[in-house]
Amino acid sequence: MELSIMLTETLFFDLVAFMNSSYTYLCFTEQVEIQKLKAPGEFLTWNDTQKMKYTWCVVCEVMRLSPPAHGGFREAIADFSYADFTIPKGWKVLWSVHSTHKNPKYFRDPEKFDPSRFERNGIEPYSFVPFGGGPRMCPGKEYARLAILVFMHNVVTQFRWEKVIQDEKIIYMSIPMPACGLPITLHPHKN
Ligand code: HEM
Repeated sequence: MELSIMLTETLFFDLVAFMNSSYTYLCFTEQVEIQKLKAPGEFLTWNDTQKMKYTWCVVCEVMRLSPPAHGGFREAIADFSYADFTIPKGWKVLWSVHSTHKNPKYFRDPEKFDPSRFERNGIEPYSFVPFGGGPRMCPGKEYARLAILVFMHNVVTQFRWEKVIQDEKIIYMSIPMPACGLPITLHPHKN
């Protein structure tokens, strides 16, 4: 459970680190429309999170470029061939999220941060796998989605932020983390 919380936290960090002012603005306008329909202090509902379509595209693009989990191991249950290699039954195989997400066959111009690629319905099955795939896919996916969208709603509707260290490095402590803990300055929006 601790690892799953760390994965979700690392995504919070990455979102704040990746988003520039234009993506933040588009998320802000989407979230403000949702907020306008709520009474002051009223909690978000499941239906509200379903309306956060652009914000979810931004989250997906962050997870594509900086997947919180790197992949995992599988055991081959039968001999198979892949890219001219023969993998015998019983071998342990590591599947990698990074190499799948950066494959230009599935994501044109893969290094470019472009949330709009998730607005189209062209994402091939098993090419976007931050939560894995198949029968062992992450069971916390929907919970993580909810936590991230609620976080995004509250942050973007209340604050604008600036990174204190502009070119802070991302280090890998098995999961990606900002090297200095991502210090930011928060500026509350003026109403
Ligand atoms: C952004 C947050 C998260 C990411 C990116 C993530 C990613 C992953 C990935 C890649 C796997 C391996 C899937 C596979 O092998 O096909 C996994 C498994 C798992 N995750 Fe998550 N996860 C996240 C949050 C959570 C949360 C919040 C929970 C629990 C509340 C959770 C619980 C689990 C469990 C129990 C497994 C093992 C499933 C199995 O082996 O059958 N995860 N997760």
